[in-house]
Amino acid sequence: MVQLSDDCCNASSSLLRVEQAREIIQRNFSIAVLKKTLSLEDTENLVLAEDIIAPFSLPPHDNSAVDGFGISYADLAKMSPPYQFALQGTAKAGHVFPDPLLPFHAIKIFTGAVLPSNVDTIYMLEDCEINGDKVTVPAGLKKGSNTRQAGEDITKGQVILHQGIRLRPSHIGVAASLGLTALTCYMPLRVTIFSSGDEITRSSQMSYKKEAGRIFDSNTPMLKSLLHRLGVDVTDGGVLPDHPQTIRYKLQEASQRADLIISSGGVSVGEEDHMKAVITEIGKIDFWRLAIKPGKPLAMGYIGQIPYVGLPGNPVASFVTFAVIARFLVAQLGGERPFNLPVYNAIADFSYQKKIGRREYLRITLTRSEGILKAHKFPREGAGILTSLTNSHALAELPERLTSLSPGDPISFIPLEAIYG
Ligand SMILES: Nc1nc2c(c(=O)[nH]1)N[C@H]1C(S)=C(S)[C@@H](COP(=O)(O)OP(=O)(O)OC[C@H]3O[C@@H](n4cnc5c(N)ncnc54)[C@H](O)[C@@H]3O)O[C@H]1N2
Ligand code: MOO
Repeated sequence: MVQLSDDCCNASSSLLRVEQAREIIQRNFSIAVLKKTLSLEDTENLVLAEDIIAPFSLPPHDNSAVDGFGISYADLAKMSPPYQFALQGTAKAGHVFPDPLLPFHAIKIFTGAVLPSNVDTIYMLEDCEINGDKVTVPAGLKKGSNTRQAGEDITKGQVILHQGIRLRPSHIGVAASLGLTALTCYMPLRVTIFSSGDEITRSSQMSYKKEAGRIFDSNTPMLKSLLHRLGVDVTDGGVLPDHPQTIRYKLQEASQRADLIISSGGVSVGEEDHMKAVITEIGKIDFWRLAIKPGKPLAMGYIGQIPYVGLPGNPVASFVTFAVIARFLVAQLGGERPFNLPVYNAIADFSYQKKIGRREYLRITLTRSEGILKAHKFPREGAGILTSLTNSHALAELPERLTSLSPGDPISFIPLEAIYG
């Protein structure tokens, strides 16, 4: 078992910066899933477990980019307008034209057809004039126009898909273009997710009148959905009650079939919490205080030998700590690397004051006017205001050193769609 934090990270007075937290994760956790070779069509959204080296170049031959007429550019220099050529034949895609181009001849050619030998320039069909068995081409094209060169996309021997990427439609297209029908991928990470707290219910019959103080569980359905989108094999562990024996039993049971256990709630006052006592008994738990808002408290540890992360209970804090920290752990365990969330820039249209030393994630919408992308802040910042996410496009990332923001200041943001994977 590894050391998850050093004294500095555990010290109650110091806050752990996002980069430090990610570094600890990268240092301490390694790939927890097996590899499997799967049919290409079954690999979408899985993480590639091998480098793919191009077995040949693409395109494999010089070919035409348009429907038109192919000529030898050298012939033009020996002619004067009108540039009229005798037609020699037709080169079709999927068939190799058998003969070399004759001097002062043109070959009718279709998009994708291999260039017959001596053909180096193609004129688009609609720019040419056809008279019986002759074709007149316009002046003004450069040598090589409308052709595609062998190897201009992929070079034989090149690493074309890298181990650790999550396979997107374009990657599957590239693999197919190289004739690959199977890829070796990491099997989906198995994650069991729990909510915790006596106020949390799943009961469809719950009535706010009769059961004052109770609320419906929003964290587990939301986190399950986030994990699904990342190709994770998620098991819903339900709600952990305030009952040590039940918590122990449920966590130990989950550790038999999961590669990672996530819970939400009960991390801010860990010292008096049942979770802390139980996990200390059956594994290890560290309480981190992150230098972010929302989402300061976070627990990291192991249940037996299985990695565990405890997210804060407030739904937006849960979402943000998932996006900026737990997402990195999921990537690390699932073999996805290097992993980074994309960060873009916009111009703030609002004022904001913040404390130095904490990175803040504000929920923003984005509009574009006169080519400028503007960020508008959701009016309320509370970590329990889940509709701040449904009404936003992105999380603005305000750096630790910033103390105030004015309209017109540059601002960085992570699109929610990128977090959704
Ligand atoms: N004395 C202190 N109190 C709090 C601190 C602190 O440092 N000292 N930190 C605050 C911050 S910041 C956060 S975030 C929360 C995190 O608390 P916990 O992780 O212990 O979460 P809970 O207390 O269990 O719940 C907080 C809040 O979220 C609601 N919740 C919890 N689980 C769910 C769920 N599955 N679905 C919907 N809502 C959920 C819960 O009802 C509470 O309202 O602590 C602050 N307090
Ligand atoms: O993690 Mo708490 O705000 O930061 O709700």
